[in-house]
Amino acid sequence: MTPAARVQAAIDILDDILAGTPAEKALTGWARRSRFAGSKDRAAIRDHVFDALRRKRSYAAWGGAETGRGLMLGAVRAKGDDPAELFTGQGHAPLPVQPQETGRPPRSDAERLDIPDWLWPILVRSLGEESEAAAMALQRRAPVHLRVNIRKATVSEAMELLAEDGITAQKHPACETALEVTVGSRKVAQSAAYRAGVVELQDAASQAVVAALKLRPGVRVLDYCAGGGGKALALAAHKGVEVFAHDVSPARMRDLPGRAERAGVKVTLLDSKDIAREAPFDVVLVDAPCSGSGSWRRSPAGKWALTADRLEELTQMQADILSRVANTVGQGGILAYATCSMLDVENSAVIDTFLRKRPDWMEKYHKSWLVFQGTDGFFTSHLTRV
Ligand SMILES: C[S@@+](CC[C@H](N)C(=O)[O-])C[C@H]1O[C@@H](n2cnc3c(N)ncnc32)[C@H](O)[C@@H]1O
Repeated sequence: MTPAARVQAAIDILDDILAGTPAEKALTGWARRSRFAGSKDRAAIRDHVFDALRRKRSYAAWGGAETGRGLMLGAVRAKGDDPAELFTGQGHAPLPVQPQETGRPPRSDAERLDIPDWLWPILVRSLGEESEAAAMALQRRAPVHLRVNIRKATVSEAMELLAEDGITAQKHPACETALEVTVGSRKVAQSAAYRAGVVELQDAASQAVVAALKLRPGVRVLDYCAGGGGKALALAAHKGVEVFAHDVSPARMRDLPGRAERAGVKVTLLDSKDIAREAPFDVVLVDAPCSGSGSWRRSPAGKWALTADRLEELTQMQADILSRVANTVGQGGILAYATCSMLDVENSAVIDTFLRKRPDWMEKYHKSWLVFQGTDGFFTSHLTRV
C-alpha cells in the first residue's frame, strides 16, 4: 500500500471507531476485509489510528472536523506538512482537500494537549508544573516493557533469549526485573522467551509497585483486585511467597491459572467467602479500579470516555474497597493501595480520607511514577496499623 492509501485506511477505521466500534475490533475487522494489506501496512495503519485517538482533540481542531478524515488531515497539518502531498485522490489516496476544510490551531492548553476541558484543572492541581509534560507524554506511543520472570531466568539470560528471536531489550531503571524493548516489539508475543513464560508484557511501574513491597519468603499476600493477574504473577515470582487472587468479577481472572502455569508459579483464586476463611494476610494489595489516566497512551479511549461523574464514582469505589479490606490485613501487615492514575483525587485524597476515618492506621510509604519519566503513571501507598 502507498503511504496515502494507508492514510485512507486509517480514515475508514477511525470513522468506524467514532461511530462506536471499539478500536481493536475496528482494526481487526478492517484487516479481515483487506487481505491485500501486508503486516507492515497493518502496523503503519494501526500507528496512524492510535496516534489520532491519543490526539483526537488537537487533530480535530487542525483538521476542522472530528471525523476520520478531519483527524488524519489534522495529523498532517499538526506536523507542519502539506496535506496536498497525500490527499491527492489518485489511486487509493484520500480525496484532495476542499477549500472549506480549513481547520485552525488549538485555542487552549487543554485543546493543544489533548485533555478534556473539565479534566485539565484537576490534572494541573495534581501535578502542578509537571502537568504539561504529563499531558504531552500521553500524546505519544507507550514503550513496550517486559517483566523478566526471575523464577525461570536471570535478566541477562532473558535478554539473550529475546535476542535469538531478533528482539533487542535494555534494562529499565524503574525496576530490576524490567526490560524496555528497543527493536522487534511486534515479535514479542511469538518469541520463545514469551511462550516459555520467561517474560511477560508488563509496564515497568506496574512491576515497581510490586517490587516496592519488598516481599520476603513466608509471607501470604492477597491481590484483592487481581483482574487479568499481571500483579499477582509478579507477586508469585517471589520465591516462598504465597499468593491469593480475588476479583469482584471472577471472569476477569479467567486466564490467570493458564498464565500462572506458563510462568511456573502458583496463585490460588479466592471468592469473597474464601477470603474470610484465609484471612489474615501479611500483605493485601488493592490495585484499585481507576480512571487509568497513567495508561491512556495505551488505551486512549479512556481519556475521552471519562466524565466528572465517573471520576467521582471511582473515588467512592476506591474508598469503599480500602475500608472493606483493611480488616483482612494481619497485625503488623501492609495494606498496599495502587492505581495507574496521576490524579490526586484517586491517590493521596483516597489515602487521606481512609486515614481520617481510621486513626488506628498510618501511611508508611508512598510513591508516584509519572508518565513522562519513562513508565506508565502509577501511585502506591503502604498503610499499616499504628
Ligand atoms: C486496575 S484493575 C486490576 C489490574 C490487575 N491487578 C493487573 O495488574 O493486571 C482493577 C480490578 O479491580 C476489580 N474490581 C473493581 N471493583 C472491585 C471490588 N469492589 N472488589 C474487588 N475487585 C474489584 C475490577 O474488576 C478490575 O479487574
